[in-house]
Amino acid sequence: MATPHINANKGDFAKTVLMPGDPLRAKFIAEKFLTDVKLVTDVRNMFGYTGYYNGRKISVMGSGMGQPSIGIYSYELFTAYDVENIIRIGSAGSYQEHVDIRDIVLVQGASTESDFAHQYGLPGTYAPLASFELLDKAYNIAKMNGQHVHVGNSLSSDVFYNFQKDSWKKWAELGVLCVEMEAAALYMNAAALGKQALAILTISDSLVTGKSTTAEERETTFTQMMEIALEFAE
Ligand SMILES: O=P(O)(O)O[C@H]1O[C@H](CO)[C@@H](O)[C@H]1O
Ligand SMILES: O=c1cc[nH]c(=O)[nH]1
Repeated sequence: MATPHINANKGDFAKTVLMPGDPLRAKFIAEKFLTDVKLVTDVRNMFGYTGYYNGRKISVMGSGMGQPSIGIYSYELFTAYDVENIIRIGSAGSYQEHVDIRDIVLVQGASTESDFAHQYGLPGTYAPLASFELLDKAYNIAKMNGQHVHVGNSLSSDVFYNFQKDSWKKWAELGVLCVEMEAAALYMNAAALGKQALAILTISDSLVTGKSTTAEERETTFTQMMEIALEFAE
């Protein structure tokens, strides 16, 4: 049964869905890493694929940019397609000198200035967290692969071009490692629905040093992030 934003049939998705922001990145991953691949949804060109990695089933689908977008897709995958785990794989900007370009960040906590949590009517501030089970497994895989990995707090921002140029430094003072735009909403949907989520990020640029990766480098480091994420195939 289709949802407003996904035209797949029940059973078309694996238990675990990898979610890059870019639907063309989802297509690239499916074509490069998976076998027996099937396009299962294409509403709004937000492509979703299911295939096999080393004989184990896994899906990959774009989330779009920003918390409202991943909020919609992750909600529909969790509630209508029996998806249990969503692993966001994306790029991020570093807020710390020791978090260099090409490093991997596993998002343990997702701070945000978004109002996504307003819907829960909480009498305080919610702390969106990764699934410890997914985080623990991802960390061990990254270490085993000899990858340069950090674990900690990340900012899920609603603003890519911030009018206040130095506002990121306030988050940096509190130890926040980097910025991206989706993890907090994903973590909140997972928590509210009793599901599991993790964001695995590759640092594409640094707000501290001004360094950025080339397109070619992004391709290589992206592969390293995928080596972790694909191990979650069931
Ligand atoms: O690389 P992706 O997954 O798209 O993630 C990052 O890149 C986009 C901004 O350019 C935002 O979606 C941000 O979270
Ligand atoms: O600076 C950056 C880099 C990637 N993604 C973001 O949201 N910000």
